[in-house]
Amino acid sequence: MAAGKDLKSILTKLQYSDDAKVVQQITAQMKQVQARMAGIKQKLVVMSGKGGVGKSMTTVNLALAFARQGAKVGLLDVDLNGPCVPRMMGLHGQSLRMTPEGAQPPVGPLGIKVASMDFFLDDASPVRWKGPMDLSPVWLGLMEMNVIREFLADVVWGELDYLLADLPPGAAADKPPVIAGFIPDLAGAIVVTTPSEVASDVVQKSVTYARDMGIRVLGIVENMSEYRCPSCGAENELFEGNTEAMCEVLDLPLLGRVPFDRKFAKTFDKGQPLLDPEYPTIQKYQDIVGRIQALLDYKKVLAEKL
Ligand SMILES: Nc1ncnc2c1ncn2[C@@H]1O[C@H](COP(=O)(O)OP(=O)(O)OP(=O)(O)O)[C@@H](O)[C@H]1O
Repeated sequence: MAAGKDLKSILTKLQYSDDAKVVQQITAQMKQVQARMAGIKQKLVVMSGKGGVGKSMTTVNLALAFARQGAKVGLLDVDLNGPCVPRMMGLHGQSLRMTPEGAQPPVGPLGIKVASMDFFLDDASPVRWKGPMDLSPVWLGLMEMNVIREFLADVVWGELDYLLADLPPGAAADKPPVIAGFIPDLAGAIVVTTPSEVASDVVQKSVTYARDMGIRVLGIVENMSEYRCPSCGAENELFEGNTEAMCEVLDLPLLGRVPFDRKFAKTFDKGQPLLDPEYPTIQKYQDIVGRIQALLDYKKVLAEKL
């Protein structure tokens, strides 16, 4: 992919002619991804069961919270059909810089490096399969996985304390964990949900799939817990749903609760990320990051003792 930066040039490189070639190609891609990510201390993925629960909003704000603590941070947006991290970070329209060493990500607020599938998509048109429709799901799945691996194999991150990856929503609950599996030495996964989603079993399925794949789920972030009134700052309940009970069943910590905050939607959706460290909703993300760090440190201490 280093030679070209458009989706078509990635696709023409992919071969499906025989099994041996496919395995060879995947092994080479995975080795390359490992080399590219060797300078990253902690790699985290952010997943959700359904779409639209605020997974990207959470990923972006966790990245900003880590960076606010002085960490070197990278943000990876791995969604072919709805990449929105660049827009939220005020980087829409920017691109990876192609160099002989690989693709260099642009730098956003607080020095965060951002790599997104959005940088390969020309306009708002979705990625479509133009062959027989009955083959569409199979081919799209195959193509998506391969494009993502190829993309990961080319981005130059350099030295980072944290990389946060925003995974596509789990239309099939196994998709995010499979993509998470492309990232070597993953420190853990954070699952985002809303109280209204808790009633469905989509979140539980995603957690189970992730665990089956050996991914350590660090905890749950409940988004849109309450509604924060923009004029008086009062917080009121928005949906019914018991995230705490679900966390207990899944034996996971509730990392934090974030209110629905209109100021957040207005600023981030317009590409003007809110950065005020004193702002109450931003402080909620700082607390969540503190809990994630404690969990990661605990894991390190345990590993050192064993
Ligand atoms: N806490 C919040 N307060 C206000 N608006 C929010 C909050 N969280 C998310 N939103 C808004 O909800 C919409 C969906 O959020 P987001 O894109 O983060 O969801 P998502 O789970 O990543 O969706 P998908 O997986 O489908 O890409 C956006 O317009 C976003 O600004």
